[in-house]
Amino acid sequence: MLPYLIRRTRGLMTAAAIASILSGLFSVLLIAQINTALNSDAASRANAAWAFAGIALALMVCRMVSTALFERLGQRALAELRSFIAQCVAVTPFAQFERVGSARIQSALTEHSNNVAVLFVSLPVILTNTVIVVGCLGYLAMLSWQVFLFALGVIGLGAVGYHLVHLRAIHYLQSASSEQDRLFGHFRALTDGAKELRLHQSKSRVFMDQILGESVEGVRRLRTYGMSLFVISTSWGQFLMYAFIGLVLFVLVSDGPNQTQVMTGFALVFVFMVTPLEGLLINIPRINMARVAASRIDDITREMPQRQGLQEPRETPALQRLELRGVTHQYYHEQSDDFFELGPINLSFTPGEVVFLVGGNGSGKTTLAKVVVGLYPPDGGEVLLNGERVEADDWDAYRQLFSVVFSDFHLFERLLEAPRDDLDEEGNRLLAKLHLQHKVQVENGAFTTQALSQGQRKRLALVVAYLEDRPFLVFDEWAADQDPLFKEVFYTEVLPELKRMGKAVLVITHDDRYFHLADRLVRLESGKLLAPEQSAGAEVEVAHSVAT
Ligand SMILES: Nc1ncnc2c1ncn2[C@@H]1O[C@H](COP(=O)(O)OP(=O)(O)OP(=O)(O)O)[C@@H](O)[C@H]1O
Repeated sequence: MLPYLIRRTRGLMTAAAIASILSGLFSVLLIAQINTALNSDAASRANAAWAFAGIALALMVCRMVSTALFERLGQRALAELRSFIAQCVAVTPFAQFERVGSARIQSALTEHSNNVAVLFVSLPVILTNTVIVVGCLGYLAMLSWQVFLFALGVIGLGAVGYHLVHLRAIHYLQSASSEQDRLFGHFRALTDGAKELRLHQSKSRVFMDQILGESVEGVRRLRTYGMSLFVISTSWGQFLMYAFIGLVLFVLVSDGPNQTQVMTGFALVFVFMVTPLEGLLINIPRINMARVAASRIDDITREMPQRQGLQEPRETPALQRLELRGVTHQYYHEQSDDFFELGPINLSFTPGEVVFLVGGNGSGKTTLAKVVVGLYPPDGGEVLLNGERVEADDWDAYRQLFSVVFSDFHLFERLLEAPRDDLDEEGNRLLAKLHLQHKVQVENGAFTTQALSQGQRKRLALVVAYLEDRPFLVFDEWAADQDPLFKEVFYTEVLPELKRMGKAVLVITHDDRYFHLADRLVRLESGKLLAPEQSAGAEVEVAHSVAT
């Protein structure tokens, strides 16, 4: 992920890095200039003053440029990351999307992306300070090569300790990131389950204390361990630095003719070096945080196809016949280590036909609908569109045949279907047909409100499906939330109208009062389609039990 970001921002990154390195160089020049001024006579001091002013000015400009550019880079990186992850999510096959899980995706889009962006705020500090420290060491080497070698030894010792502690710290930070992905799932439960939590005090307590609480605590504990280790390594680095300064000033510098001059030079360089060194020690952990976050994003995006952008829309052929031949789909349940198997399914649909799909809870109706509309390409068997097998590359185009109102449907703020001139007019006509004209309107391609009851929102979803004007419509228990009046409107007006319009319609339903209105009724039981005569028999049984 980091190499990708660096590649995408190469130009800006190079400019920002050059500005940072220059500001480091000017800082070192400045200190050399101060030291020269301290040891020069009054005559040469005038020239030194001009040089000093020039360097100070250049330093200010470089710092300003580098900080501004890196700030820009940070925002750009954040935007790039979010678009990249969102693009991956948008093109991921639905089954794969379900496996990755929305909590991990949310976490990647928010916290992990922010942590990666922080890297760009730390980079100028790290680059500038590295140049200052290296420059100061070079200056030290000019003042005394023995002190320079000694400094290298101390830095080596510090680096080994620092590195060992860092490895451990990163381990904790990675564990904290995994726990945080789970925490985002719990945050979702906190908002989605708001009603249930308020109704059950004990459930709420267990959730808050044991599930959410422990996860929050887990992230806190692991992050604290990780960051404490960073603090320990930073303090160790600072201690070594002061020990080094002490040893050089009080032990190594021998009595000599110009000892005061040498001591002043050392003291100046050391004092000047302390802040950049501290800056380095503080900012290096941020790089590690960013690396951990980037590797989490990598893990998530690797589970998804990394195609850039949605496919160009292909022409979808007119629907003449759709056939499922020996189609199967399997869900694996990790916790119980078992499978739910749908199929083999043999089923066909033609335009102008209304098919009812019925069956008990968990029999696989929604799963079959997802297979029919191409959200789950079949694990086995084949789907034939107008007699031609749908191949791997065809699924995107194939899915464009369908408008679906799932039982857990989502209504987008705007009506996102292809712009049509009469969108508002047609939308309002349909709203009136569904008796919603006094509650909501379509204005500028969007519903004026979505603050409606679940049944009313489902009617809006029906309006959207109508407006999409696709050849195949699927309704997953659409009528379940509707009052008797609208059930009646749905089964006796909407479905016949869709039939007259030549649409193929698949209706998942439990409303046995209306079963007789189907052109064909198919029944699922434990993932298998019952033979038509068994199905018909079952209907007689249902009718009988209703009658008695
Ligand atoms: N995303 C999923 N991951 C794993 N298993 C799933 C998933 N969705 C459904 N299942 C399993 O598949 C089986 C069929 O579920 P499905 O939702 O298709 O049934 P259904 O007939 O539509 O039920 P209902 O009438 O209750 O809506 C269930 O037993 C369930 O355990």
